[in-house]
Amino acid sequence: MLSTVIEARGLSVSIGGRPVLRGIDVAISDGEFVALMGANGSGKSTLVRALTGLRPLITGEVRLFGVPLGRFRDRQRLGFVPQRPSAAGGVPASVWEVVSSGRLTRRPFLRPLRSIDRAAIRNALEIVGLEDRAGDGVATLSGGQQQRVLIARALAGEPELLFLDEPTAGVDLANQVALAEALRQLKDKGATIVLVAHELGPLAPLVDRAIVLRDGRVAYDGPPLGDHAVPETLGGEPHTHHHGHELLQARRQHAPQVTSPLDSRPEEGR
Ligand SMILES: Nc1ncnc2c1ncn2[C@@H]1O[C@H](COP(=O)(O)OP(=O)(O)OP(=O)(O)O)[C@@H](O)[C@H]1O
Repeated sequence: MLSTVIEARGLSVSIGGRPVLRGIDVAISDGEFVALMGANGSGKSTLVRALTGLRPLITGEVRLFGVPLGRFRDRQRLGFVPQRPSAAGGVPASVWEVVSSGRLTRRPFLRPLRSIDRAAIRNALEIVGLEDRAGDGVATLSGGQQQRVLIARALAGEPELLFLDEPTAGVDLANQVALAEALRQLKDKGATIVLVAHELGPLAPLVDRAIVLRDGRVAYDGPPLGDHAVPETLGGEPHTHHHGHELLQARRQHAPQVTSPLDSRPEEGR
Protein backbone atom coordinates (compact mmCIF):
# COMPACT_ATOMS: atom_id res chain seq x y z
CA MET A 1 0.00 0.00 0.00
CA LEU A 2 1.27 3.44 -0.86
CA SER A 3 2.01 5.65 2.08
CA THR A 4 0.63 9.15 2.36
CA VAL A 5 3.36 11.76 2.00
CA ILE A 6 1.18 14.85 2.39
CA GLU A 7 -2.00 14.96 4.36
CA ALA A 8 -3.93 18.19 4.90
CA ARG A 9 -7.25 18.26 6.74
CA GLY A 10 -9.52 21.24 7.10
CA LEU A 11 -6.67 23.56 6.20
CA SER A 12 -7.61 27.24 6.31
CA VAL A 13 -5.36 30.25 5.90
CA SER A 14 -6.17 33.94 6.14
CA ILE A 15 -3.94 36.75 5.06
CA GLY A 16 -4.59 40.18 6.50
CA GLY A 17 -7.89 38.93 7.90
CA ARG A 18 -9.07 37.72 4.49
CA PRO A 19 -9.70 34.00 4.03
CA VAL A 20 -7.41 32.71 1.26
CA LEU A 21 -7.72 28.95 1.83
CA ARG A 22 -11.04 27.62 3.12
CA GLY A 23 -11.04 24.10 4.46
CA ILE A 24 -8.72 22.20 2.13
CA ASP A 25 -8.59 18.41 2.43
CA VAL A 26 -5.86 16.75 0.40
CA ALA A 27 -3.93 13.51 0.65
CA ILE A 28 -1.00 12.87 -1.69
CA SER A 29 0.64 9.46 -1.88
CA ASP A 30 4.25 8.45 -2.21
CA GLY A 31 5.47 8.86 -5.80
CA GLU A 32 2.52 10.89 -7.07
CA PHE A 33 3.11 13.79 -9.47
CA VAL A 34 0.41 16.36 -8.76
CA ALA A 35 -0.31 19.52 -10.71
CA LEU A 36 -1.87 22.26 -8.62
CA MET A 37 -3.89 24.45 -10.95
CA GLY A 38 -6.39 27.27 -10.87
CA ALA A 39 -6.81 30.91 -11.75
CA ASN A 40 -4.58 33.72 -10.50
CA GLY A 41 -5.26 34.35 -6.84
CA SER A 42 -7.07 31.04 -6.25
CA GLY A 43 -4.59 30.17 -3.51
CA LYS A 44 -2.07 27.80 -5.14
CA SER A 45 1.08 29.47 -3.82
CA THR A 46 -0.49 29.92 -0.42
CA LEU A 47 -1.34 26.21 -0.28
CA VAL A 48 2.23 25.25 -1.14
CA ARG A 49 3.53 27.64 1.50
CA ALA A 50 1.09 26.26 4.07
CA LEU A 51 2.09 22.68 3.26
CA THR A 52 5.77 23.51 3.72
CA GLY A 53 5.26 25.38 6.97
CA LEU A 54 5.96 28.81 5.51
CA ARG A 55 2.45 30.08 6.12
CA PRO A 56 0.63 29.60 9.46
CA LEU A 57 -2.74 27.86 9.47
CA ILE A 58 -5.89 29.33 10.97
CA THR A 59 -7.43 25.89 11.25
CA GLY A 60 -6.58 22.39 10.19
CA GLU A 61 -3.64 20.07 10.24
CA VAL A 62 -0.83 19.13 7.89
CA ARG A 63 1.26 15.98 8.11
CA LEU A 64 4.36 15.34 6.04
CA PHE A 65 5.53 11.72 5.92
CA GLY A 66 3.03 11.08 8.71
CA VAL A 67 4.55 13.69 11.04
CA PRO A 68 2.59 16.80 12.07
CA LEU A 69 4.22 19.82 10.45
CA GLY A 70 5.03 21.41 13.80
CA ARG A 71 7.17 18.43 14.71
CA PHE A 72 8.63 17.78 11.27
CA ARG A 73 12.42 17.99 11.36
CA ASP A 74 13.55 16.05 8.25
CA ARG A 75 13.84 19.15 6.11
CA GLN A 76 16.43 17.48 3.86
CA ARG A 77 13.64 15.29 2.52
CA LEU A 78 11.95 18.41 1.09
CA GLY A 79 12.78 20.60 -1.86
CA PHE A 80 11.05 23.87 -2.66
CA VAL A 81 11.37 26.03 -5.74
CA PRO A 82 9.66 29.34 -4.98
CA GLN A 83 7.65 31.29 -7.50
CA ARG A 84 9.62 34.46 -7.93
CA PRO A 85 13.31 34.41 -8.68
CA SER A 86 15.00 35.51 -5.50
CA ALA A 87 18.24 33.61 -5.91
CA ALA A 88 20.28 36.78 -6.00
CA GLY A 89 18.73 38.17 -2.82
CA GLY A 90 21.26 40.99 -2.72
CA VAL A 91 24.01 38.53 -1.81
CA PRO A 92 26.94 38.38 -4.24
CA ALA A 93 26.83 34.58 -4.53
CA SER A 94 27.89 32.62 -7.58
CA VAL A 95 25.63 30.16 -9.37
CA TRP A 96 27.76 27.31 -8.00
CA GLU A 97 27.41 28.59 -4.44
CA VAL A 98 23.64 28.90 -4.63
CA VAL A 99 23.22 25.45 -6.16
CA SER A 100 25.66 23.90 -3.67
CA SER A 101 23.54 25.34 -0.84
CA GLY A 102 20.96 22.77 -1.95
CA ARG A 103 23.35 20.11 -0.58
CA LEU A 104 23.70 21.75 2.82
CA THR A 105 21.34 19.43 4.64
CA ARG A 106 22.68 16.38 2.81
CA ARG A 107 26.31 16.56 3.91
CA PRO A 108 28.01 16.38 7.28
CA PHE A 109 27.80 19.65 9.16
CA LEU A 110 30.59 22.14 8.33
CA ARG A 111 32.39 19.64 6.12
CA PRO A 112 33.64 20.49 2.64
CA LEU A 113 31.80 19.17 -0.38
CA ARG A 114 32.39 15.51 -1.06
CA SER A 115 32.68 14.15 -4.60
CA ILE A 116 29.11 12.88 -4.33
CA ASP A 117 27.97 16.44 -3.53
CA ARG A 118 29.96 17.92 -6.42
CA ALA A 119 28.51 15.33 -8.78
CA ALA A 120 24.95 16.16 -7.69
CA ILE A 121 25.62 19.91 -8.13
CA ARG A 122 27.20 19.44 -11.55
CA ASN A 123 24.36 17.19 -12.63
CA ALA A 124 21.75 19.72 -11.49
CA LEU A 125 23.53 22.56 -13.31
CA GLU A 126 23.74 20.47 -16.46
CA ILE A 127 20.03 19.65 -16.28
CA VAL A 128 19.08 23.33 -16.22
CA GLY A 129 21.72 24.20 -18.82
CA LEU A 130 23.82 26.49 -16.64
CA GLU A 131 27.00 24.46 -16.30
CA ASP A 132 29.01 27.11 -18.12
CA ARG A 133 27.70 29.86 -15.82
CA ALA A 134 28.72 28.16 -12.57
CA GLY A 135 31.30 30.81 -11.68
CA ASP A 136 29.12 33.81 -12.55
CA GLY A 137 27.35 35.94 -9.98
CA VAL A 138 23.64 35.10 -9.77
CA ALA A 139 22.80 38.80 -9.97
CA THR A 140 24.27 38.90 -13.50
CA LEU A 141 21.70 36.37 -14.74
CA SER A 142 18.29 37.06 -16.24
CA GLY A 143 15.13 36.35 -14.22
CA GLY A 144 14.52 33.12 -16.15
CA GLN A 145 18.09 31.98 -15.57
CA GLN A 146 17.79 32.79 -11.87
CA GLN A 147 14.69 30.63 -11.76
CA ARG A 148 16.78 27.81 -13.27
CA VAL A 149 19.39 28.32 -10.54
CA LEU A 150 16.67 27.77 -7.92
CA ILE A 151 15.47 24.66 -9.74
CA ALA A 152 19.05 23.34 -9.82
CA ARG A 153 19.44 24.07 -6.10
CA ALA A 154 16.35 21.99 -5.33
CA LEU A 155 17.43 19.17 -7.65
CA ALA A 156 20.91 19.08 -6.09
CA GLY A 157 19.32 18.18 -2.76
CA GLU A 158 17.76 15.05 -4.33
CA PRO A 159 14.54 15.59 -2.34
CA GLU A 160 11.94 12.91 -1.68
CA LEU A 161 9.19 15.51 -1.81
CA LEU A 162 9.58 18.44 -4.15
CA PHE A 163 7.33 21.49 -4.43
CA LEU A 164 7.72 23.71 -7.48
CA ASP A 165 5.77 26.94 -7.81
CA GLU A 166 5.42 27.79 -11.49
CA PRO A 167 8.89 26.57 -12.40
CA THR A 168 8.41 27.12 -16.12
CA ALA A 169 7.31 30.76 -15.99
CA GLY A 170 9.98 32.66 -17.88
CA VAL A 171 11.87 29.52 -18.86
CA ASP A 172 12.27 28.85 -22.59
CA LEU A 173 10.95 25.71 -24.23
CA ALA A 174 14.32 23.93 -24.46
CA ASN A 175 14.78 24.35 -20.72
CA GLN A 176 11.20 23.33 -20.00
CA VAL A 177 11.95 20.09 -21.83
CA ALA A 178 15.16 19.70 -19.79
CA LEU A 179 13.22 20.37 -16.60
CA ALA A 180 10.63 17.75 -17.59
CA GLU A 181 13.46 15.25 -18.09
CA ALA A 182 14.96 16.14 -14.71
CA LEU A 183 11.61 15.72 -12.99
CA ARG A 184 11.07 12.43 -14.77
CA GLN A 185 14.36 11.18 -13.37
CA LEU A 186 13.35 12.35 -9.91
CA LYS A 187 9.93 10.73 -10.29
CA ASP A 188 11.53 7.47 -11.46
CA LYS A 189 13.54 7.46 -8.24
CA GLY A 190 10.21 7.53 -6.39
CA ALA A 191 10.00 11.21 -5.43
CA THR A 192 6.64 12.84 -4.80
CA ILE A 193 6.24 16.06 -6.77
CA VAL A 194 3.74 18.90 -6.37
CA LEU A 195 3.85 21.43 -9.15
CA VAL A 196 1.97 24.71 -9.38
CA ALA A 197 1.34 25.50 -13.02
CA HIS A 198 -0.90 27.42 -15.35
CA GLU A 199 0.26 25.51 -18.38
CA LEU A 200 1.95 22.17 -18.18
CA GLY A 201 3.67 22.17 -21.57
CA PRO A 202 6.36 19.47 -21.69
CA LEU A 203 5.54 18.52 -18.10
CA ALA A 204 2.05 17.30 -19.03
CA PRO A 205 2.98 13.62 -19.59
CA LEU A 206 4.40 13.41 -16.07
CA VAL A 207 1.24 14.51 -14.29
CA ASP A 208 -0.74 11.76 -12.53
CA ARG A 209 -3.33 13.98 -10.93
CA ALA A 210 -4.62 17.53 -11.07
CA ILE A 211 -5.94 19.49 -8.12
CA VAL A 212 -7.73 22.64 -9.12
CA LEU A 213 -8.29 25.43 -6.63
CA ARG A 214 -10.97 28.00 -6.94
CA ASP A 215 -11.33 30.81 -4.47
CA GLY A 216 -9.44 28.96 -1.79
CA ARG A 217 -11.31 25.67 -2.17
CA VAL A 218 -10.63 22.44 -4.04
CA ALA A 219 -12.84 22.63 -7.14
CA TYR A 220 -11.54 19.46 -8.79
CA ASP A 221 -9.28 16.61 -7.79
CA GLY A 222 -8.72 13.81 -10.26
CA PRO A 223 -7.06 12.78 -13.50
CA PRO A 224 -5.34 15.57 -15.43
CA LEU A 225 -7.61 17.37 -17.86
CA GLY A 226 -5.13 18.58 -20.41
CA ASP A 227 -2.42 21.08 -20.79
CA HIS A 228 -4.02 24.37 -20.05
CA ALA A 229 -5.45 26.06 -17.02
CA VAL A 230 -8.95 25.11 -16.09
CA PRO A 231 -11.91 26.60 -17.91
CA GLU A 232 -14.43 28.63 -15.98
CA THR A 233 -17.01 25.86 -16.31
CA LEU A 234 -14.97 23.65 -14.01
CA GLY A 235 -14.80 26.23 -11.31
CA GLY A 236 -18.19 25.34 -9.86
CA GLU A 237 -17.59 21.61 -9.82
CA PRO A 238 -17.81 20.07 -6.40
CA HIS A 239 -14.66 18.66 -4.88
CA THR A 240 -14.70 15.18 -6.25
CA HIS A 241 -12.49 12.35 -7.40
CA HIS A 242 -12.49 10.51 -10.70
CA HIS A 243 -14.69 12.80 -12.71
CA GLY A 244 -12.08 13.26 -15.37
CA HIS A 245 -14.14 12.12 -18.33
CA GLU A 246 -17.18 14.23 -17.58
CA LEU A 247 -15.01 17.22 -16.96
CA LEU A 248 -13.00 16.63 -20.07
CA GLN A 249 -16.26 16.61 -21.98
CA ALA A 250 -17.33 19.84 -20.31
CA ARG A 251 -14.01 21.28 -21.26
CA ARG A 252 -14.44 20.29 -24.90
CA GLN A 253 -17.90 21.78 -25.06
CA HIS A 254 -17.14 25.01 -23.34
CA ALA A 255 -13.52 25.67 -24.00
CA PRO A 256 -12.75 25.09 -27.67
CA GLN A 257 -9.55 27.09 -27.58
CA VAL A 258 -6.91 24.74 -26.36
CA THR A 259 -3.50 26.19 -25.95
CA SER A 260 -0.74 24.33 -27.69
CA PRO A 261 1.53 22.39 -25.36
CA LEU A 262 4.39 24.17 -27.06
CA ASP A 263 3.24 27.58 -25.91
CA SER A 264 5.74 28.98 -23.52
CA ARG A 265 4.76 31.74 -21.22
CA PRO A 266 6.66 35.00 -21.49
CA GLU A 267 8.39 36.15 -18.39
CA GLU A 268 6.01 37.82 -16.04
CA GLY A 269 6.81 41.20 -14.72
CA ARG A 270 5.70 40.60 -11.16
N1 LIG B 1 1.67 38.17 1.20
C1 LIG B 1 0.41 38.44 0.90
N2 LIG B 1 -0.19 39.57 1.32
C2 LIG B 1 -1.47 39.84 1.02
N3 LIG B 1 -2.26 39.04 0.27
C3 LIG B 1 -1.72 37.92 -0.19
C4 LIG B 1 -0.36 37.55 0.08
N4 LIG B 1 -0.11 36.36 -0.49
C5 LIG B 1 -1.25 36.01 -1.14
N5 LIG B 1 -2.21 36.93 -0.95
C6 LIG B 1 -3.57 36.88 -1.49
O1 LIG B 1 -4.06 35.58 -1.33
C7 LIG B 1 -4.76 35.15 -2.49
C8 LIG B 1 -4.15 33.89 -3.04
O2 LIG B 1 -2.84 34.16 -3.48
P1 LIG B 1 -1.88 33.03 -4.06
O3 LIG B 1 -0.58 33.69 -4.40
O4 LIG B 1 -1.87 31.89 -3.14
O5 LIG B 1 -2.66 32.63 -5.38
P2 LIG B 1 -2.15 31.81 -6.62
O6 LIG B 1 -3.26 30.89 -6.96
O7 LIG B 1 -0.82 31.21 -6.33
O8 LIG B 1 -2.04 32.94 -7.71
P3 LIG B 1 -1.04 33.12 -8.93
O9 LIG B 1 -1.45 32.18 -9.98
O10 LIG B 1 -1.26 34.55 -9.33
O11 LIG B 1 0.35 32.88 -8.40
C9 LIG B 1 -4.70 36.32 -3.47
O12 LIG B 1 -5.90 37.02 -3.38
C10 LIG B 1 -3.56 37.16 -2.96
O13 LIG B 1 -3.79 38.51 -3.24
